[in-house]
Amino acid sequence: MLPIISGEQVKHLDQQYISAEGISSLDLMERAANAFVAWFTTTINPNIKQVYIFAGPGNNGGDGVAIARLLQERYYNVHLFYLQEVADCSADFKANYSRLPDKVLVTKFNEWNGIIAEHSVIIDGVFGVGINRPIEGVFQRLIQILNKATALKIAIDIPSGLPADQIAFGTVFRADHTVSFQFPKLSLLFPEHASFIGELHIMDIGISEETMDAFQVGRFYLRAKDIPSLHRSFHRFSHKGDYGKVLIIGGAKGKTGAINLSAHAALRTDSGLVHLAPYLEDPYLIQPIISELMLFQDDSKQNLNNFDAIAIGPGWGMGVDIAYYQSILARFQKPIVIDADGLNLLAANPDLIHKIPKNSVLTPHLKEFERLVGKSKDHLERMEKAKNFAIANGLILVLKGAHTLVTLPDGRQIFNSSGNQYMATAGSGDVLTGMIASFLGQGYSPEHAALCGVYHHGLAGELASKSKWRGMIASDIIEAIPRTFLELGIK
Ligand SMILES: NC(=O)C1=CN([C@@H]2O[C@H](COP(=O)(O)OP(=O)(O)OC[C@H]3O[C@@H](n4cnc5c(N)ncnc54)[C@H](OP(=O)(O)O)[C@@H]3O)[C@@H](O)[C@H]2O)[C@@H](O)CC1
Ligand SMILES: Nc1ncnc2c1ncn2[C@@H]1O[C@H](COP(=O)(O)OP(=O)(O)O)[C@@H](O)[C@H]1O
Ligand SMILES: [K+]
Repeated sequence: MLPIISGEQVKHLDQQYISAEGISSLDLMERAANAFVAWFTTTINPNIKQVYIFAGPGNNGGDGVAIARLLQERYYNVHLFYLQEVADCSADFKANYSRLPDKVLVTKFNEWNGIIAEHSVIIDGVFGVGINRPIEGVFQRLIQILNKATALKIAIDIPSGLPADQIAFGTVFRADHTVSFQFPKLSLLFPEHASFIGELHIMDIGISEETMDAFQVGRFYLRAKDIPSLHRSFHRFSHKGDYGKVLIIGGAKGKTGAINLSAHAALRTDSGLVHLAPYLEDPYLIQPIISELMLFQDDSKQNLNNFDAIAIGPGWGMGVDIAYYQSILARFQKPIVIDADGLNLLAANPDLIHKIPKNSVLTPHLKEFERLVGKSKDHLERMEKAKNFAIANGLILVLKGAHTLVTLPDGRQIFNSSGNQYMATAGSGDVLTGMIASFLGQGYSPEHAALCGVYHHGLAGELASKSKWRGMIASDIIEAIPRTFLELGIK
């Protein structure tokens, strides 16, 4: 998994990598600029009239100057603005400045008339991870002007003004796209910053995970390439039993749809056998959504140990008898998945938390998490609370949202990269619950079940949204689950 190192560590990363690989910092800047231009030329409408690039005094500005040259070489009309006397800029900025072709129009910012032509693009290379104080004066004026412009706005590495690891303070560039190098800076993953970042793109510039691992940050970014090695392999002689027997408990009157979604998702994730236990006097009154599902009448005395995995909570309601909840925890000693009202009931009965089998997977969204541990002033504090909760209780916490955060009982925190906004639809969390339970039932470790569940779920959302777009519903995510295995090359 890709480590997410701090802005401060980036400087050392450069030095470490540069000395280990025998390349110069200028070479690394050239790679970054090339990666940006490769993204730009394949993503941005080529019919733009003008590219405006704004370059600050440090290496983020240096990237901007290198990008100006590379775009001009690809026949774009480029107008570069610099903010500080070139003599006072970083060494790599100066080196790139001296390589600028004549065809790039260059203007000092305070001599600019402030006009931005229609159908143009703004590239922000004012500050990167080296920002160390709030933006003022000429820099603030510039960002304010750019934020008012209607042109498409792209940030190099990080929107200027956004600190790499903290919550934003003061003026920040509002990008439509952020093209970040090598790994996402931590602050690019915070919900508070959505309106500054726009769409996030991570471009590899060839620094190895081993080089980054040396920093031991304990925070990681989960990508497609991490997933295949987490999967179990099955063979031609595998039988239904190998794929696991899963039970989904929840679904009070009027809310049985939730367990149906979880159970259907578990089947599509390859579970061998899936049972539903609705919280109804007579569970046989409901009809499972698909005929492959089976009903199970649970009471506090049934033996649950025939199941390989259990998930509790979707649609359960708050009227559940706590003695029954306790009986589930007493009758099944393997890690379980707890979602929705299973979590809300824990928040209302905190003593139950100590009875949950270790390494169980809890999947709260932000509100459910708040009910469990109280309010957080921002995502940084929330991350800290997630870490404390997971360590103190020996549980895996899947904090759902954009860039779902998985916190392991040893405190490691992993941000998911898959998924999109179209997944914010009723029942998509129930789908995730069923997927994680399915992997658990197939014999995956709880850690691998949580990571595979989260990644495949996000990817299924991406695939389904290609045809359903804003109209996507949770069942579409379920139908796309099989394609996620194909996409990732998993047999
Ligand atoms: N590592 C990598 O993977 C790669 C990194 N690369 C790139 O390097 C970027 C980091 O560059 P960086 O370290 O030079 O910092 P950067 O953000 O340009 O700013 C520092 C300058 O700004 C100044 N300054 C700060 N705050 C200020 C304020 N509020 N108001 C005014 N001035 C302020 C500060 O001045 P000082 O504090 O000395 O007064 C200094 O001059 C990184 O984001 C990426 O784009 C790629 O090229 C290659 C691969
Ligand atoms: N903007 C987003 N980007 C990526 N994933 C998202 C986004 N919004 C929601 N999701 C995912 O959709 C699911 C929603 O779950 P949840 O809030 O429990 O919904 P519900 O209760 O309706 O099932 C979570 O897995 C979450 O990570
Ligand atoms: K920037």
